[in-house]
Amino acid sequence: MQAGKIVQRPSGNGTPILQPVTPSEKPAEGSTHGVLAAAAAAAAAASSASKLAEPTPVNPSLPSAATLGGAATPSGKATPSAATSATRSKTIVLTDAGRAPWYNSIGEPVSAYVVGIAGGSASGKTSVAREILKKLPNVPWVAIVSQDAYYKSLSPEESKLAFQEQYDFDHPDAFDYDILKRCIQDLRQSKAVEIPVYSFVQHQRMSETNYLYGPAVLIVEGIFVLHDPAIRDLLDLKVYVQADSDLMLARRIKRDIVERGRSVNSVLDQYLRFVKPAFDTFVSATARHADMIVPGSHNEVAIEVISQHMEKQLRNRSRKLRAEFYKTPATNVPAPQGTDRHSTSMSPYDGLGSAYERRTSLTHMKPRLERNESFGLSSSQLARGASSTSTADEAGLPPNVTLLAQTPQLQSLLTLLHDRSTPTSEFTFACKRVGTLIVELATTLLPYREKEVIIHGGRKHVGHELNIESLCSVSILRSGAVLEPSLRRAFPAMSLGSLLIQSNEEDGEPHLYDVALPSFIRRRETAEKSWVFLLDAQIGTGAAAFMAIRVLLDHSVPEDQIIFLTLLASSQGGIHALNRAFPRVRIVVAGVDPGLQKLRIPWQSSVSNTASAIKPERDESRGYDENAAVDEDDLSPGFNRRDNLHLLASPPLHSVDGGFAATAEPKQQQQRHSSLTKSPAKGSRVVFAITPGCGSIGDRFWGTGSR
Ligand SMILES: Nc1ncnc2c1ncn2[C@@H]1O[C@H](COP(=O)(O)OP(=O)(O)O)[C@@H](O)[C@H]1O
Ligand SMILES: O=c1ccn([C@@H]2O[C@H](COP(=O)(O)O)[C@@H](O)[C@H]2O)c(=O)[nH]1
Repeated sequence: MQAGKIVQRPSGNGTPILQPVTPSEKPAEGSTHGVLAAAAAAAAAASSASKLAEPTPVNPSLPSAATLGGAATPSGKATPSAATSATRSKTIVLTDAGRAPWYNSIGEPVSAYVVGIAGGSASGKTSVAREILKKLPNVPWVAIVSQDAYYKSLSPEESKLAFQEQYDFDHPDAFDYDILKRCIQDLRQSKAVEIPVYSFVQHQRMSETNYLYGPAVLIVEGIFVLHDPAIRDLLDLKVYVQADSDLMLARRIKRDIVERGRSVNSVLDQYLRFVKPAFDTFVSATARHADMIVPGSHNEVAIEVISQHMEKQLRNRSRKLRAEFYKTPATNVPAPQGTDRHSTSMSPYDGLGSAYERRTSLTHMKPRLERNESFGLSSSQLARGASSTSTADEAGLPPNVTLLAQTPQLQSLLTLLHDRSTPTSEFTFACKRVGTLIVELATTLLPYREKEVIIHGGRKHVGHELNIESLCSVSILRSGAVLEPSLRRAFPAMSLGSLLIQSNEEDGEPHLYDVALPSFIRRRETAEKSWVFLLDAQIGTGAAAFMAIRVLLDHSVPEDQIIFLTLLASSQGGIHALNRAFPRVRIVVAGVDPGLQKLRIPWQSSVSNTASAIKPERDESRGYDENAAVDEDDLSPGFNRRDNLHLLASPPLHSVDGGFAATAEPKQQQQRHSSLTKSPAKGSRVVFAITPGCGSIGDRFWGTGSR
């Protein structure tokens, strides 16, 4: 991306004007004039430092600055207030709305938008970053990462020098560009990362780190963000903040005394010895790499221009995947590429490859198998019962899907689920029984190893045991949680995670609102060795499943260690798109229904009366189905979403360094929310439903909705 080079300067009457600059033009060098006056003012400020409140976050939806970062033991020279704030991380995450799909229809991530903001110390980089963030009302997940977190670790000798203000923190070599580069690369590719926490009081990286996942926009700020060519290459937009040296010094004295536990003398010593020379030699020289030069004060117009540009870029990257999955006919699904169908002896792909190829070629020529009217299965499949091994193939499902043997016992339970007159208690009971069958089958897909035990009589016996380091479940909230009781019976101590994914009212696209994963999934080294049971009640268009799988892959859970457990799938739906994108994810499903229907429902209707208010939308390729019931995922209440969040999981939508905290929705966020939810077709919204389907399984399970 090439943004026009723009510099903002005050015009004669003080009004900022925008004018182009040539790449070679350097920002005006700041003078040291006024330094002493500033120092005097700072000394006065220092005396009242303890009375100063924490800086107010620019965006009221941001966490208070004091809540950011980890606490570290302050050094002796810090005042109590300075000590606390000096350890604060400048890493900020804003998550007040759902994240739209950040990947394409074959599951590959689309790059996050990365902005680099460089400039002298106290020029206003962080403030500019926060102002940009504030101006992006339609960009839900934005993170600011400070380069300070990537100072090199100091040896004991260097640390001693640092405490005597004899260590040069302003030389380009003071930073570890490699780990900063890896972090930006990972966040660009939507991977979860751990951000180091730096203490300006201890002049040291702390042992704790901050988990960060999912920003659609990443702002990296720091004095040398534009210094390293490899880092510059990762930036979509390069900004340099320019301020006069005396202004920077005055701000720095004030800030370092209040926030970084410093005295006036120590700030001045360091400034004259290192900060100013390094600024003049190295930092200011990086301005030539910037796409935009922004003044360090009175910069509202420049910030407006940057945020508008970013919004445009982000609009160009947005995806409409649910409609795409819905349109993809099942028979057009190519055989999955790169699927190692014989990778392990326990692989569910074993023996399925040829059957799949047979099906995909046959379905082009032949009409579908005669189906049981309700469940999309042939009478021969029903009769074959427990001996059936290839029902998934015959039911029109791809090879990574294992369909439970369609025994009369299972059929009777599925009939209870399909029957809209089934009372809640029986529905819940049947769900749990089917869930148990699904969990037991899914468990056979895990790897086992031989285990020798001594049996009665003292003889040795070789049996089996699970051969995995860690296993957890992740429910797609809220309907995925209907499978948790069944899972608990088999694995009472299992860690349960969740992903809150809701359909957007306007276009039915899934949006990610909350990520609550077990700690061993949040850490890459352990995630790589973990297995995950991903739970959802149904797979219709597959859009929510798609998003959830992408989240796990972004956390480095290997694709073939994800097993998706679900009660019902549409054989026409996104199950094929899922297979195409993620052929190694195994899907275990109890029942399969033939249809998938696009519907329009009144968008102000509550969950409890939505199903009865459904009107099928005319769809050229598939026609009407008056009996269509709404897929649980898609029934996620639009207008009532926030009410339901309170019922369900975290009533979020506020993340502090990866930890999610419940907050009341600030006014500004409400405005954001309403700007996000304006519907083109006022009064109704589009949903996709499995037909004939079981209705809203979550609502029926918990007795909160209609049948
Ligand atoms: N436009 C501005 N107007 C007034 N004060 C500002 C402005 N930008 C920054 N400041 C103040 O200057 C100090 C340093 O700003 P900061 O954004 O932290 O600088 P940097 O990140 O470049 O070190 C802070 O105390 C901040 O409140
Ligand atoms: O331990 C440390 C590390 C850094 N510094 C000074 O911080 C600034 C960079 O941070 P900004 O937020 O961009 O101002 C740099 O000039 C270092 O001199 C420090 O004092 N102690």
